[in-house]
Amino acid sequence: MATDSRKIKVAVRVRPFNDQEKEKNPRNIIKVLDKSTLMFDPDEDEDEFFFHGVKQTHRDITKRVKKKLTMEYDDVFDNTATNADIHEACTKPLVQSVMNGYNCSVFVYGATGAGKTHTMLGNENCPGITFLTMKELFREIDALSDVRKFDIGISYLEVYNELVMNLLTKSGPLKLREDANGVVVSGLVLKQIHSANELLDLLALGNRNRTQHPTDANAESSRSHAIFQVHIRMVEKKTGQKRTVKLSMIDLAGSERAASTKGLGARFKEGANINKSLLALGNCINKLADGLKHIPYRDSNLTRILKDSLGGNCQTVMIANISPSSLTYDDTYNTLKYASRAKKIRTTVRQNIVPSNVPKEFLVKKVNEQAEEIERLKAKLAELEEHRKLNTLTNATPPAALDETLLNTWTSRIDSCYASLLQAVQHNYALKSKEKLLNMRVKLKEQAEQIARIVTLDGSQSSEDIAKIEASIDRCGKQLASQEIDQNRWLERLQQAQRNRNALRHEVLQSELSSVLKTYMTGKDAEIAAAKATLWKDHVLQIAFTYSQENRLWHNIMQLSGEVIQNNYLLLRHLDRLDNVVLDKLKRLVKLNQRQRGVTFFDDECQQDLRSETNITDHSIDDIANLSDCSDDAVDFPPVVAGVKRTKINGESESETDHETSDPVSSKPSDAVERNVFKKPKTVSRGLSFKATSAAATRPTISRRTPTKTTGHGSVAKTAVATQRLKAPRLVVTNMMPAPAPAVASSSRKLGATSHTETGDDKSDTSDEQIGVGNIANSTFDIGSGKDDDSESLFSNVLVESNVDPHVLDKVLRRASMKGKMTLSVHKENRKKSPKRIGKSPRSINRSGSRANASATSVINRYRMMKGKEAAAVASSSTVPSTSSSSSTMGKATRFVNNNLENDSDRNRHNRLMGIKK
Ligand SMILES: Nc1ncnc2c1ncn2[C@@H]1O[C@H](COP(=O)(O)OP(=O)(O)OP(=O)(O)O)[C@@H](O)[C@H]1O
Repeated sequence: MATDSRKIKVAVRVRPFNDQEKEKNPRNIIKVLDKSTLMFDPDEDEDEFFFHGVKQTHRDITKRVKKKLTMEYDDVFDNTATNADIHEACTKPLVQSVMNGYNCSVFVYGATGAGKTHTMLGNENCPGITFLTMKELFREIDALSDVRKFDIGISYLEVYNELVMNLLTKSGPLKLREDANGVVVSGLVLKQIHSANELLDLLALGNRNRTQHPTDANAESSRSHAIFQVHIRMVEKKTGQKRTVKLSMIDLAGSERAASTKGLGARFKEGANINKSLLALGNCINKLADGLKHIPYRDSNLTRILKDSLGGNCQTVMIANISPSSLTYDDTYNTLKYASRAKKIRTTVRQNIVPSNVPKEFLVKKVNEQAEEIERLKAKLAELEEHRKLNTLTNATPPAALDETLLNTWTSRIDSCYASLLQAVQHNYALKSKEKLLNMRVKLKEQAEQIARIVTLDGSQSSEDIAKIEASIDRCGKQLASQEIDQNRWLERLQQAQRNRNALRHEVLQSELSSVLKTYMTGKDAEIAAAKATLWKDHVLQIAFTYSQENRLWHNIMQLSGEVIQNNYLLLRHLDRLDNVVLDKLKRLVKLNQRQRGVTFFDDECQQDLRSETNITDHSIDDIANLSDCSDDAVDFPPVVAGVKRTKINGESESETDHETSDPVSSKPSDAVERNVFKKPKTVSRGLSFKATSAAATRPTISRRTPTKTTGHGSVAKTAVATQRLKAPRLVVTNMMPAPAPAVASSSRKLGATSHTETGDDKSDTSDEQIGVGNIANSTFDIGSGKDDDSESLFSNVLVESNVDPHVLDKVLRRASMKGKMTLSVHKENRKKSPKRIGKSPRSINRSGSRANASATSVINRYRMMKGKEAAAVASSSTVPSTSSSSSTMGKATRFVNNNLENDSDRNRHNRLMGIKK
């Protein structure tokens, strides 16, 4: 930073005589010798001295000797000088110094009326140096505006009676304080300006606010020190270098002697304070001139404010205004002496460049970082350029940048749409599942009702059971009706959700993110499909469980029916009352049972006969299991189970695939009838039934078979085949009801041992197992062909002797009317292996149900026939003791019957049923 030690520039301006002075014809005490020199109190012009009319050669001794002091200053302006001349010589150079960053001060000094204000402010015809300097300043600012940025603020203060006032706001007094930057006026706010005119307006405003009072010397005497300051902040646009400078224009109050003003009272006090501050100023100037270190700036507020201008970092110009009149001889002399003293003051000036406090290391680091950033950006640019070229070569459309916000908006919409769809799907499936399960229960109950109507003895028991079944069916119907509103509501919501999804899909295809969103929606579709699959699986499991319970019930009915049938067969044969019709039915029953045994697949050819014979189909099961007909939503997704026929709500049949559409089976008229079976009934239809068709041949189905009995020579080959088929896990149904009384079993063994040795013990053992054990393999319907010794017959393992056990008969009747309580249990070793079989059991149930119908009808017919014969036999042999070992067949039968009765109650009931009278 450049520093320079310079003296204060002192200029003396001599004003012309004013009118008042001219009237008094004073002597001119100032003689301007040249531009920098004047002579104070020069000799007067050589006026000739005459004494008594004679010119004298010696001076008039009555007159004072002239000082004829020659004084030299930086600039001396005579009375012809104008303000412009003053500006050009004194302040214009200061403007350049200001622009170079130096603080500058101009203050005018002089006695009252010496022309200070005239020099500083001037008038309209002759603007003062302040105006001219400011104009020059703004001219320089405009010239440098391309390279620098300027901020300009001004302040205008006055020190009156030692009080600092703000002339621009007419406020104060303000306090002075000192900091590192020098003396600061507390609370002073700079007024920012942008042009010279603004500055002059503010200057005029301040002047109007300045304290002025007329004195003898000056009608408009300024009675205060006025300090006009321009604060300029300059910023180099290229380098960012900052400079703050201050230009001070100070118009001091008159430095006249108090006596000369002839002031009194307030004016005297003004004068005293003015002189005090000027005295302090004089002292400071003297000490500064003498080079003393301690300068008494604090003696007055004026010197405090001018401290920087006098002895600090400032280029200062002092313009001493003097009057040439001898009337102000002393004031002029004092002014000149002050000016001469001020000339000796040296100030040290330096450029006010704001130093940068940023460490060099920081700057180096910053530069390095920026260099690295430039390199990184260059590499990135090159990479992008390479991409662009590559895309141009491959004609590939550059992938659109993913707009995260847009993507999130889309995914939120899709999520919301699919959440609604999933909810609707779940409700629809649940309601549809419930509807179908209820319909299934209704059908099962109606089958039970049919059996109950058939299997009855006197009708009273049956009507009570039928009423219960009908009540249960009615409850199911009410449940179906009650959920109809819910189903319709959720169906509408499902359809709306599907429409929304389709509309959204269309929007997605039109969007700029279509490729991403299509994939996203496909995933959502898969979620819906998975949810449907889960719902469908749960539905099928419920069906399977219901059928498994039904199946177990029928097995028990069949078990007891088999025992009754066999006993009745033996009895009829014993009575020789068998006819061909009954025998054919029994044989058919046996044949049906044989087909049931073992495990076989649906496409097994041996099943074809059975299928055609029983007219059984799984088509009705398919309809029950199928849930996809609750909406047309399946159009958008692949079918969950191949081959599952879907039924629309409006009743139109629709296949999942084209292949299925061409399926002639599905287009059968009977299909529509069958679908109607599962529609919600307004009132429960009594005509519901498992209608059998021959469809569903395309789906492999596992049916359950039990092993063929191994007794009898002719069954060895069949046993081998059956054993091979039994590699699959077996489901063993156990009747948890109490086993028949041991007495019955023992009597059977006894009967076999005593009456039919050809049957062997194994047959008796088998007979033992048949009773009380629910293994369907053991609950046989093997009935002899009518020839006991026919070992080649399929019916070789016939129990020749038997009777009609009232226990067994009663159980058949009860269980057929749905009174029996059954429990399903699966052997541990089969639990993990056989669950799938549970779901496939309904076919077996249908078959067993048909057989049960046949057997029950046969039992009843045989019973009624037997009752008539027994009545006749009893009547003819009434004299034969019941305990005798008569050789007659009838007597044997009667004895066996009675021997099997445990107590009187049973015996009486048996006799009543058999028509035997005591
Ligand atoms: N150089 C000049 N040329 C013509 N007239 C002048 C000049 N200097 C001063 N005058 C006139 O003299 C009178 C007094 O001048 P001015 O008011 O400037 O004195 P001053 O020093 O400011 O007095 P005070 O200290 O009392 O304010 C004014 O009328 C002014 O016009």
